[in-house]
Amino acid sequence: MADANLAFVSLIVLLPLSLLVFLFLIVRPRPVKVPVKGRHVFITGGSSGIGLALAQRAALEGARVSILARNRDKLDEAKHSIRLSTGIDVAVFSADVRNFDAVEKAVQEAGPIDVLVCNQGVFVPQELESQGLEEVKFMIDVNLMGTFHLIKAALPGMKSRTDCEPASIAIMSSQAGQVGIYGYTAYSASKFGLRGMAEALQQEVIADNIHVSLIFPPDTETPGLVEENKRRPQLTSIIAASSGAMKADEVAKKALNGIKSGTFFVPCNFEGLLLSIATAGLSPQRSFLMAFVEVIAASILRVAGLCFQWNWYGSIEKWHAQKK
Ligand SMILES: NC(=O)C1=CN([C@@H]2O[C@H](COP(=O)(O)OP(=O)(O)OC[C@H]3O[C@@H](n4cnc5c(N)ncnc54)[C@H](OP(=O)(O)O)[C@@H]3O)[C@@H](O)[C@H]2O)C=CC1
Ligand SMILES: CCCCCCCCCCCCCCCC(=O)[C@@H](N)CO
Repeated sequence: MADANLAFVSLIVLLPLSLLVFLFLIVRPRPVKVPVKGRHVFITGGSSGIGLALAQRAALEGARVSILARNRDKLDEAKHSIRLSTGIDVAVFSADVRNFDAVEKAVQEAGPIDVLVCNQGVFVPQELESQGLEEVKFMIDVNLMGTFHLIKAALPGMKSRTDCEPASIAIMSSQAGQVGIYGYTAYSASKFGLRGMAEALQQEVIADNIHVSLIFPPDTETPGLVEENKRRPQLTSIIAASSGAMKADEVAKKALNGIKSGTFFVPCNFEGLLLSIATAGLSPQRSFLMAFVEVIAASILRVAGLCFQWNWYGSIEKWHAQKK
């Protein structure tokens, strides 16, 4: 009897406890806090949607904010609306992220960056078979190459900052950058690409006290989504609805908290949290508690993931059957 009790206690209590202690000792990189107050936060795509909401929040938290986008009028409008709601002035830069020289010029004019938020993004969903290659290239160029341009341009200044405080490079991905979704062949490819970039980059810049965050929003109510909805395949909407929709400001809040706490994977809603745990793979994890949850939940979330695939392939089958 006593033996059985002992075996029970060691299984239920000691095993998880030793796993916790083990994870506490080994998780790398170590946890970090990235302050934004009084620091220079540079946000691309800051004239609309999630980027605009982020600029507003960063300004309210006392950051010096710069925003970059292409359209001058939209930038001025954003500057005006941020001044109206917060009383604070942000600096605006007009450039296309596809043009490295223009990006470099804007970054130099703006001055050394503490928190770089690569948020610009374009999304034109369509079946690959009917989508033109110029649209495929457009998404890869703006979402993936544009982010390379920004980081290449900002890194020298970020590395030579003098305040010794932790700095951050935050990259706006999407839940469609964690799982492939119908209609998003090019978009998902551009966003999955950002993950590989972010994982490799974190190893490269850790010695410079620069911390990478990858943000994974679900559908978010923005001017971009309104445009997207005009031509979204029905199946894209059905599958994306598995994760519901958020308001831009809610996503901005999650994103800013993730950046400030140095979190590598930043999910934005409950489904996103499950998705991040299910797709953790070999990504860095700073929190030993989250690492513990990842280890314990891995197999059951694989089952949940397979159930989602069952449901999605069911919708696809039904849609084809109706078409006939
Ligand atoms: N809304 C959603 O459902 C979701 C969005 N995301 C991601 O969040 C990010 C922001 O999305 P959202 O707020 O909806 O987008 P919006 O379309 O509302 O805004 C996009 C912003 O990016 C700027 N931008 C676009 N192309 C370029 C370019 N070539 N160079 C510089 N700036 C550019 C736009 O300004 P301008 O056109 O003047 O250049 C604008 O400021 C994107 O990366 C998107 O992929 C992720 C998941 C869901
Ligand atoms: C194992 C547990 C799984 C949990 C649920 C998974 C649900 C996945 C849904 C993915 C939705 C993707 C929306 C992309 C939105 C976007 O990026 C566009 N609007 C363009 O901006």
